[in-house]
Formats: sequence, C-alpha cells, structure tokens
Amino acid sequence: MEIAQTISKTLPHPRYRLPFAGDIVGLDTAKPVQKEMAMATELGGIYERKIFGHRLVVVSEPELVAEVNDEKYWAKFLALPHRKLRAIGEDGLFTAFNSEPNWHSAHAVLGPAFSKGAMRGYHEAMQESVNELLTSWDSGSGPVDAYDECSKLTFDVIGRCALSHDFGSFRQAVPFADAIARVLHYVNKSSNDVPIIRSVLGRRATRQHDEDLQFIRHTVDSLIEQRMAQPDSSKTSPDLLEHMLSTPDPDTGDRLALENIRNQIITFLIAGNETTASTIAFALHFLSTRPDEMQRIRAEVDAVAPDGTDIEFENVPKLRRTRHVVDETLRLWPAAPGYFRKARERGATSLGGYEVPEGWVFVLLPQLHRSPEWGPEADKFNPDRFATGQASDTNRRIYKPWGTGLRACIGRQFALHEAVLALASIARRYEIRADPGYQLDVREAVTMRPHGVRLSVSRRL
Ligand code: HEM
Repeated sequence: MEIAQTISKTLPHPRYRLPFAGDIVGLDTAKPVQKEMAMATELGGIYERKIFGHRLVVVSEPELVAEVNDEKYWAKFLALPHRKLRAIGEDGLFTAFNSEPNWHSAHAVLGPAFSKGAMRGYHEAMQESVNELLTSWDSGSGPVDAYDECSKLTFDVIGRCALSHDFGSFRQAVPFADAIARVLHYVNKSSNDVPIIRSVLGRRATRQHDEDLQFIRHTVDSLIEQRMAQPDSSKTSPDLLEHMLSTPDPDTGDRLALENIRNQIITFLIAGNETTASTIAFALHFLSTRPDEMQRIRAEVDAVAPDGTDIEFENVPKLRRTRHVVDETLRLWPAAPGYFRKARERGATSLGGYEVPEGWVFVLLPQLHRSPEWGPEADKFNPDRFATGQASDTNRRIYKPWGTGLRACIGRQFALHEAVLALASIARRYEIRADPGYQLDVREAVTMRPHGVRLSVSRRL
C-alpha cells in the first residue's frame, strides 16, 4: 500500500456542519444514495459525512476505489446495514464475517453450484418462470408495473432453482414473499444512521418483524425437512438445496450444518431477488424508451431462436447485445449501490492523503460508474460502451456492480443468465410502450429500484 506523503487531517465534508447533529442539513432519508451522489459531485471522490457522531467516509474516485479493493490491505466490512441484515441471514454468505469458518465452507461448497457451467442445470427452471410471466402478460389487460412483475419472476426463479419449489407468484398471493419484503423493509428503516428515524418504528413493527422472521425460518426449515425425508433422485441436475445437502467441504470433508443451509437459502432470497428484479426492471425502462435498442435485441434473439421457440441454454451467451444492455443498466443503476471496505490493519488508516479515523469506507458505485473515465456522456444509457473496448481490462476497475475480491457476488452468473433470458424473451414477444412523460424515479431500500415504471405491453408474435 502506498503511504501518502502528506496526510491532511480534515476530510472534505458538507457545508453547514452543526456542532452536535453534524451534517444533518439537507439530509435525504428517502433517497440517501442519490444524495451521496450529489455530495460526491460537489465534494469529490472522497469525503466524510458525520451525523450525531456516526462517521461515513464515501469513496468514488477510481484510484482510491482501486486502493480499497486491494485484498492484501483491505477486506469486506460488515457495517450497520449488514449487521442489521445479519439478524435475517445470520451466518449465510452475505452477512458472514470474513473470519467465520462457515463462510469458507459455504463458499467452497457453493462456488461450483454458481459457476457459469452450472447455469445449465437452472436454465429450464428459469425458462419455466419466464414463460409464466409471459402467460400472465398475455392474459392481462392494461399496463404492468415493471418492478412488481420482475420481482414475482425472480422470486419464483429462486424458489425453483434453490428448492425445486413453485411459489406460483403469477397465480396467487405469496405470504412468504410478503414476509421477506417486510423484514427487508424493517431492516432498511432500522439501519438508518439517524437515530431519531431508527427509533420511530415502534413496538408493533418490531413484533411483526419477529413473527415474520419466525415464519420465514419455519417455512425454509420445513422445506429442508421434506427434502431430507424424500430425497429427489429423479432430477438430472440438483437444485441448490440438494447441492448443499450432498456436497462436503473439499477441505474438511464436513457437510454444512442444517441451520447454515437454511441461512444460505434465506440469503439467496435476500441477496438474489430484489437485486435481479431491479436490474431487469431498470433495463425494461431503458428499452421502453429506446425502440432502436429493442429492435437490436429482437434481431439477435430471432437469429438464435427463430419462430418464437424457447431459447436454449447454449444460445443465451450468444445474446451479446442483450447482455450489453444488462451491463449498461448495472453501470447506471447498480441494484446494490455500494459496498463497505475496511483496512486489514486495525485503527486509523490513510487514503488519498486523508486520515480515515475508523479505517473503513463506503464505495459509492453509481458515482464510480459515472467517473470521467466513462467519457463526457457518462449519465447516458449507451450499451455500446460494452460492445467496444471501453469496458475492457482498463475499465474493469471502474465497473464493480458485483462487488470485489473474495466477497464479490457469488450469484453473478445466475443473475446474468436470468436477466438476459428474461429480457430477450420479453423483447421478442411484445411491443412495449412507456407512459409518455414518465421520468425515472429511483427509490431506495436495501437495493435501488425503479418506481412507477408502468409499461403497456401488446403482443407482436
Ligand atoms: C443483478 C443482480 C445482483 C447484483 C447487482 C448483486 C450484487 C452483489 C454485490 C455488490 C455483492 C457484494 C456485497 C458486499 O461486498 O458487501 C454481492 C454479494 C452476494 N450476492 Fe449478489 N448480486 C446480484 C444477484 C445475486 C443472486 C442472484 C444471488 C444468489 C442467488 C446473489 C447472492 C449473493 C451472495 C450470497 C453474496 C455474498 C457473497 C460472499 O460474501 O461470499 N446475488 N452481490
């Protein structure tokens, strides 16, 4: 690590800092990430924000992000939002501590189940869920809400691929999905760094949260018990549950504990559902305003799967333009808007010539993804960036929607396969029109998502 020659003690911070409350003036609790983006534009690629003594150092300058991504000196940090999520995901991969032995075992066991090749085993289940979305849109009348529909799709996909369970989100209300959405909402509200906002949730919401958590755990435990009582040997490709039950840790030879398997399944539902749903919904928003892009996607899917036939597993990687649309969507609106890194050495550290007193920072992805290295029109949707060399090796360091290092997203190939398959299938089947005059409204919870994207869909095939 390069030690800065001169260390300035004072990190840039917002104007109008108050003696006790800190940088509370102009705080936006509804859209905090978008507020950070505005602050980063004003204050630069590293700055601090302090509220009631809670300090957050925000980094988005490419050189500094590259420095904190260096696994030799920095590692993932479980900050307040993660620790709140840990109440749900416990020692599941996403919320496990770096030093936790269960992380190492689960990472080793699950790595192969999330490899690119392993997607062959989930393709049919993904296709089945996409077909249910198409059938539901065929029989519907009036516009569809992009995020709600994508969320049903991604929930069903995880149900099928992780548990071989059909939640049937397009046919019925799913109390289990509602419980997951509620616990995430609760965690999001309670991990706010303004103590007053944290404490307004009240006892009723806390009681509901506890009941929801119990219900979620009980449901997943029952599905695991059923599987153990009746192993599914008829399937040629195992689902994620089967994989975890039958695969020993290659280093120790031990199987994952049942409680840990439950936590992994809940983690997939937390980490893999909203993120993928938001990404597909953002992409649909962009496509609905860009008939030229829609046409290019149709042309490529028609070439690999003529006459409206199902898209085969082997053909998904050939859908290059669709993939570039997904990549560019994740550049502009990375569903997980950032990640936390902490210096491996305890205590204060230095970064960019500043002292970082607590030794940890937040990487603000949508700002990194708009850094000047992306060119003068970094705010514009342009999938060509990924078709030309612009997103090649040099730019890998300014494109991090999947996080970084050892703790980067294990579900990346899964999400990409699902998103490309869904978008290509939808683009081929429908003319899609956005509401005239709609302006993108990005809402923030645990993830970033497009709000109010109402699409008129009419069949073209
Ligand atoms: C577009 C969709 C997705 C995006 C943008 C995304 C993004 C991310 C990011 C940024 C991280 C790193 C977080 C950190 O460092 O704190 C992460 C980790 C993780 N993601 Fe994803 N993710 C997506 C889909 C999925 C899916 C589909 C799954 C599983 C089915 C999944 C499972 C996980 C898990 C288990 C981790 C923790 C990995 C570890 O620490 O070992 N994600 N994801």
